[in-house]
Amino acid sequence: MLTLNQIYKTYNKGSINESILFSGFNLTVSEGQFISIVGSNGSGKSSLLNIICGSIDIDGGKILLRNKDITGKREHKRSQFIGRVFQDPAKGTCPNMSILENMSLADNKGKSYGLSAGINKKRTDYYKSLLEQLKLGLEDKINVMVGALSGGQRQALALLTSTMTPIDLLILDEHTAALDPKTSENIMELTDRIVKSKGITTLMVTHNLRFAVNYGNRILMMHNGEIVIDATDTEKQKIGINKLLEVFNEISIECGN
Ligand SMILES: Nc1ncnc2c1ncn2[C@@H]1O[C@H](COP(=O)(O)OP(=O)(O)OP(=O)(O)O)[C@@H](O)[C@H]1O
Repeated sequence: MLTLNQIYKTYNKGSINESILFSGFNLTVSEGQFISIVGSNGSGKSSLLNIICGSIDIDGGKILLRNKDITGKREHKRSQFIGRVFQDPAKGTCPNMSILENMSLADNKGKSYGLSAGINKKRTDYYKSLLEQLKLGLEDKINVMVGALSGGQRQALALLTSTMTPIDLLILDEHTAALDPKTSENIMELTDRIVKSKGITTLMVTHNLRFAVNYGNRILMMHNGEIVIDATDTEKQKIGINKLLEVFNEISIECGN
């Protein structure tokens, strides 16, 4: 459903700081796959997500999503069918708007009319029913400004808003990394529930090897712009955290981390 074909990306081309990251990078993702992506610092994980979302340009190659060539599509166009949750809880939602307004905005994504158009009683009840599923009591705070919520509550809301309209792909960019261990665990469980219940094809970058092994049905380990481990669900259970950690340590030492 997602194909990255012969991707080339060099940062600061032609300058003294030129850095070649991807040289003919390929990746094929099947419908419904939930992929964990791990790797050393600077291995290209964020760049890969940015390339898929259109946040950075590529020098060569093609990106196909559901057999459509999206290579030339701008980021805001792709955001209509690619949901994204960032590491920073402040990024995925609007702090100066209420929970209700944030949900209405997400609900009307890509539509031309204003955000208040969709907020009637029936829609509000629907948003409340979605919030109830988070089990955080946010359904009783719909008029609270999102900036006043905790990081975990904001990430839960970001997960909800990014998946409330039909999307082709969900991108999770270290979305639990800024949270305390317990909240991060809760958000990971919530993520798993949402992804499984909707069957959304998902790419999750994480530094948490346990999450990478325990969640999702495929794991990729990246190093220097290449995939060094690509394991399916059963393979990754066999490999286990210890082996992954061993490989991870080897590549991290190699790049001086
Ligand atoms: N905007 C940029 N300009 C120049 N170089 C960049 C830029 N963004 C990333 N890079 C370089 O590309 C390489 C890959 O970076 P990237 O952020 O994609 O890695 P990462 O695997 O996400 O790392 P981390 O785990 O530290 O977040 C690094 O060498 C980085 O310095």
